[in-house]
Amino acid sequence: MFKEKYSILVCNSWEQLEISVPVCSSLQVPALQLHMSKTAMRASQKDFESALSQVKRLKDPGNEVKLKLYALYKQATEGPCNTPKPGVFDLINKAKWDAWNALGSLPKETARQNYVDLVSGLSSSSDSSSQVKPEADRKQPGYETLVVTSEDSITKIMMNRPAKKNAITIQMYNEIMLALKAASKDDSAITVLTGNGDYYSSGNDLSNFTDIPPEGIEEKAKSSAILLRDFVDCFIDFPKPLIAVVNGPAVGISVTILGLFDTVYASSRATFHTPFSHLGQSPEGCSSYTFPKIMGPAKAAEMLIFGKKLTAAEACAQGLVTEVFPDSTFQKEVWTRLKAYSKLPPNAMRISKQVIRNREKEKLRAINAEESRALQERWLSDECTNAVMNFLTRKAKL
Ligand SMILES: CCCCC/C=C/CC(=O)SCCNC(=O)CCNC(=O)[C@H](O)C(C)(C)COP(=O)(O)OP(=O)(O)OC[C@H]1O[C@@H](n2cnc3c(N)ncnc32)[C@H](O)[C@@H]1OP(=O)(O)O
Repeated sequence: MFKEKYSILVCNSWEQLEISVPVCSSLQVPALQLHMSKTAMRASQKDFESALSQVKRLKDPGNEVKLKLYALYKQATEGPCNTPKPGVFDLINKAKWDAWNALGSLPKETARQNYVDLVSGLSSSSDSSSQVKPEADRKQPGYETLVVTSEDSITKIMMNRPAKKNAITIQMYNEIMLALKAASKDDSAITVLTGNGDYYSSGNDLSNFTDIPPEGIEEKAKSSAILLRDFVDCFIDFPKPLIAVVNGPAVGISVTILGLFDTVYASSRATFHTPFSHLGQSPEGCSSYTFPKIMGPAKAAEMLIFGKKLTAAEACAQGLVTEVFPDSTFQKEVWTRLKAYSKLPPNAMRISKQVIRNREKEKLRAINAEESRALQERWLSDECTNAVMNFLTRKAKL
């Protein structure tokens, strides 16, 4: 709905039409080139009055459309612009004056009809947008391991292998990179990564190591290190606010990359576990740098070297998690919060993120490359091979 002030003013004093975001003095209101058919010329006073009351029931159409409506209303009721031009610092009144003045000598009847047409167009688009489609229909095509949706200015990337605890396969690494690249260019304000089912993610799918190409194990380790580096770089470079909605336990790489997110919300059921030594491996996701920075070297060592599992409350106390919500209200509370944040000016949020993060980017890329090289060697070690075989033959779990 229009803001209260706006809907009242629609009927009464259009002089005071409120525009809720700053309007630049150079705002150009495009010349109105509304279609005028023979029928269009027949808008009666009754049609006009009905459009005036209809406008109050519409969703806020944005400042540009409000200005068009304002200008047409003034032209239809008073004729061509007849008031002195407001001063250059009177931004809102100047934008309104410009919009009205841009209509020149458009006849009152035509302005009235154009107003009716504009409101009718807005009503039909608002009717269709108010029908909420089920998530299955809103889901973006082209992903097999993810469900990607965009609405309310939020792109949600949901890992979708609940039966495998959202373990990340080679295909899922590639799809997450694709989804992040698309989200960086779409018109959403914020991007969310979450998991479907009881886990956020159990980390790298350990069967990724079983698919050895004819070139041999060294080649497998090399291509995996490249994939890992590219995957983590996508998080380092992501330009918009990136939020993790950690719906359940998180393991391995799904934990380490949290240090590259802007905000991490966790369910009280979530745990954070990086059992690298147990697996004969070493830290990735830039955690060798971000974790000591976030929680101090002693606490980071307990996690990254000794594999200490943190509860959500502990991870929050150490600064890895922004806020913990009770599991029973987790989804409701988090999405209400995120919907409110997504309405903030997107460019300001993007620039703020860049100001916070940009100076570290080169360093993070170098750290990522170094961690990936170390892992490339680790994957060829007996310690790692044995640990993976033990899991795959079900001799060991975390
Ligand atoms: C390109 C390469 C990049 C590499 C980057 C490196 C990253 C490092 C890491 O991420 S290290 C972390 C690796 N992850 C693990 O070690 C977790 C292994 N999984 C477990 O220990 C357990 O499955 C569990 C504790 C996560 C959950 O135990 P639970 O008993 O609740 O459930 P199940 O074990 O029965 O799991 C259900 C099915 O899911 C399969 N599965 C779960 N996690 C993984 C995984 N990481 N890799 C492969 N498969 C996984 C599990 O095997 C079950 O499958 P099944 O039903 O077919 O038996």
